[in-house]
Amino acid sequence: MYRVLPKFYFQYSIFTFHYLDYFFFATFCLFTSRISPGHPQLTCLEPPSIRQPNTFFPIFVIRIYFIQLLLLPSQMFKAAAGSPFSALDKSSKSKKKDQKQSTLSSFLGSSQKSQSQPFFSLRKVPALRRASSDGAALFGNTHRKRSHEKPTKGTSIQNSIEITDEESHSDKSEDSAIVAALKSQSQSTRNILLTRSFSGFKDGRMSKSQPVNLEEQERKRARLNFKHSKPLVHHLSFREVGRARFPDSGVRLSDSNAIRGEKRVLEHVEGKETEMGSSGTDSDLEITGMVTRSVEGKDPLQREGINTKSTLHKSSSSSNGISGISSTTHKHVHNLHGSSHHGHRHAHTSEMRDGDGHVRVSKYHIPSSKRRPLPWVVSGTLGNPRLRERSTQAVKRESSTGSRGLSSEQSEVLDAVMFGHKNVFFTGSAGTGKSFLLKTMIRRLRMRYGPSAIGVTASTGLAATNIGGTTINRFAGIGLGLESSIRLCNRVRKSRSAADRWKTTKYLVMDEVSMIDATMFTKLNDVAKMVRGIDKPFGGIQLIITGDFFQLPPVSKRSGSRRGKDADGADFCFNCDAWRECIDETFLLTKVYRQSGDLELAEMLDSLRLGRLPPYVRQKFKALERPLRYPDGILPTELYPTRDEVERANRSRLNSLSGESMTFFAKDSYGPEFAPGRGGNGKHPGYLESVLDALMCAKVLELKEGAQVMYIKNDMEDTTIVNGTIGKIVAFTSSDLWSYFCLQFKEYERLAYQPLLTYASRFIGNRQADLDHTLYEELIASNPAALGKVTVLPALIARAKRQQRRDLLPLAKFTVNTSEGYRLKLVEPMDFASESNPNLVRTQLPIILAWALSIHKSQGQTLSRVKVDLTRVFEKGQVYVALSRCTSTSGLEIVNFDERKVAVRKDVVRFYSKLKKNKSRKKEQQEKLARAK
Ligand SMILES: Nc1ncnc2c1ncn2[C@@H]1O[C@H](COP(=O)(O)OP(=O)(O)OP(=O)(O)O)[C@@H](O)[C@H]1O
Repeated sequence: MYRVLPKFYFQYSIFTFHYLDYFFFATFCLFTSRISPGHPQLTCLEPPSIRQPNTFFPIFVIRIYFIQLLLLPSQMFKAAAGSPFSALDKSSKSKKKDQKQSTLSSFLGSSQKSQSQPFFSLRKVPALRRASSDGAALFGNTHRKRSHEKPTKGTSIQNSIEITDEESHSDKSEDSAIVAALKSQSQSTRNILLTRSFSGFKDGRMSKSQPVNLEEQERKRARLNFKHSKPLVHHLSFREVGRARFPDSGVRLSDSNAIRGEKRVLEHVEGKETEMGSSGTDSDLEITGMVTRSVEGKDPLQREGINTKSTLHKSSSSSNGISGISSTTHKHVHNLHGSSHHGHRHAHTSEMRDGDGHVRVSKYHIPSSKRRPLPWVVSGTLGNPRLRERSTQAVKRESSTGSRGLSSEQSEVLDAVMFGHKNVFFTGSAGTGKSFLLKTMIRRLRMRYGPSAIGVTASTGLAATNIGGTTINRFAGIGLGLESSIRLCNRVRKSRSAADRWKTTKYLVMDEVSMIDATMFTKLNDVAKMVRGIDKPFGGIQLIITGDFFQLPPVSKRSGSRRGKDADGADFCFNCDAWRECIDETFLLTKVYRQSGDLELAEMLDSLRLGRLPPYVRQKFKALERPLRYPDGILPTELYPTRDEVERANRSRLNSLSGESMTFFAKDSYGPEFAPGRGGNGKHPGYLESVLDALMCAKVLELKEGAQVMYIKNDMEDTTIVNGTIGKIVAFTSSDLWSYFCLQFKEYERLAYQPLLTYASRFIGNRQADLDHTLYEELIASNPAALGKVTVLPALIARAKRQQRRDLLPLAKFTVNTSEGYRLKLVEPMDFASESNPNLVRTQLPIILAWALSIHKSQGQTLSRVKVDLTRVFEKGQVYVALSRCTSTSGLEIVNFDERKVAVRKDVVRFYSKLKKNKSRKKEQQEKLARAK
């Protein structure tokens, strides 16, 4: 009250004074019959031509009253602002301002602290949109005056920004950055503001012919009173990024599809984060800056300042004049706007150069209408914490493994693919990061050429999903590939999608190539040449092939086929002519990552791989035949050579669980070509069944609460739970009840309140079930958090009672890589199509029991606790694959280790010894060259 009353009193006096003023003035006019507008505000409203004394007086008085009424609020405000009591009013504001000033001072550096200039924050900044290539600040001309943005006094502001020292920003950090940017060039910004306000130049360009009277403008500026404020956030949507072209680096983004666009931009950023540093060109730095900045949609300094690690390495000079900001920011700003000494970095023109003038970014156009925030931010103060976390992890990893997160060996392969444009095959023992490197390459290639130019394939479905691809048979459109090359080619030509795939593919990735036989490889080469009509290896497609021939052999061998086997019984593709024709360079990776924490195990596995087991190594393996107990009660994954053993192990574990079991039967569907009488079923009894049985999903799936399961599908929308994610069944519930539960509880609350759902689910199809109070109390005791929202329980139970038992689905708690560590997911049926014939479909829950896995399914996985039963090993390479999944001996338990079952193929040994020799020869030559230099 003590603030408001004096203000009102003062305002009232002003009001009275004005009216007396006008009364005397009007009387004077009446008697003199001459009107001379005495109030400055009337100047523009009252043309001097109106000078008719007889009619003028009443009109004049009415007008004055009317105008006074209109102007009253702003006058009151002004009066209050100028009143001696306004200091009281502003006390809290000034506190804030002081606080802000101190923040800014620290932000701007100590040199700025002593200055007593007011600090400016930016209002109505949507008008500020871009910077010219020569660094002069330009302001957008599309900003329209809004009704609530009226100035109080006779200024005609059409398009303007305001700089004011008032407080009202919500995001202080952002504000600080903006202010700092403006501070560094406040003079020019002020000029622009004032020139725009009072000289009305066009297209937002500062009119150099207009003299700028700073003092006058400063005074007038103080009169402006914009209520509206917006922070300087330039959001660049994926569509806009899609238009950015980076010709010097070859990066071209052209996707305009909403969802895919976002994902791709994300990939670009990730890719750049890993690639930037080691290539060491400013071009990379430039592009990353652009993309990251675009994605983040945050103010420029923050966006660039928080940029990735390689920016840190490259930091050096500063030219933007902003002191106190890390050198990272400086360098980056400099690189983006080499010639600019201004802080605005939204490029409108078609050229932007780095500090050395190397990089040109063309057509970086940002239409204002499309500015909107992206839902995710890669780094910085805003944004998805998961991505931020990932980014931090990337930085950590980089510091230990090199600037791109890759070892020098891995980088060499990457360079051969990206810059050498060679068909490469890279190999190495298990855990040397072949798949890791492949994923990095895929990401970078997709970033450069778009997803459709990269064919991502593997020999098996599981290996393919591991790298986000498909099987080579499916990609090629050749089914099982049993026909001749010409027939297969005709088959491909008939399928438009398959033919298009072959034609649009620039790079073909093949993982786990050890399982592709020579015959298949030759056929693929022929089909590619014929379909593309180019007589070059694979019709000119660049090949990226990886795998380890010491691991599992081609499928043809396993299925008992006698086609094309060599004397040793295997049909490895490295033996065929097509291989020699296609592969330009072969790389051998030697650094093992998987067992990097247990070098002893890494050495043992090396001997095992080559089939050379000296007695001391044999003893070490024998010593691992002991039962392991884990204090946390989490059991190891069991690996068996055969499917029967896997099923048996899982069943016995399931039987040991108490509780009701639920059985889910798969639903199979066949295409019309398999209708009885049209071949298919009739010709091969049991053929369809056997094809579907080869799918990952089970025909009959029995589950219980507490069962350990593995998710076996990749969901495009949900990237936390992927193929291979392990979880536990916590309840059987209906999708209706689950949806209701999800409505009641937010994502982060669901884990804590899940017992309520489990409890309520007992009432599904069991209306007579009694409320078991002891069980309920146990539930609450075990999870006190549930007490808070226990009122939801009756509604859950009432809803559950309306559901049928046939609606029940498993609810699993999956172990995921987020801060919570777990995620609940209701597992719903999905379609599994056969690789050889997509019209053969089995619909089943995408989970399998996962206490035990077959060794074949485990290939490519990294596991921390493994129990391997080697009793029924039937294949060369199987022992090595099984034992090499584990990261350390402390988590490895072996059952029935038999050294006689450890065998390798001679041609594989020859192939690798040749590779090793070549590698050491190459190394010697490089060393000689280095010494000579
Ligand atoms: N450069 C790297 N930096 C950090 N970790 C890496 C790197 N390369 C590989 N790894 C890690 O090593 C482990 C094994 O990698 P990966 O699965 O790619 O090996 P692989 O050679 O494909 O194995 P396999 O032959 O058994 O399929 C993974 O956990 C992976 O994250």
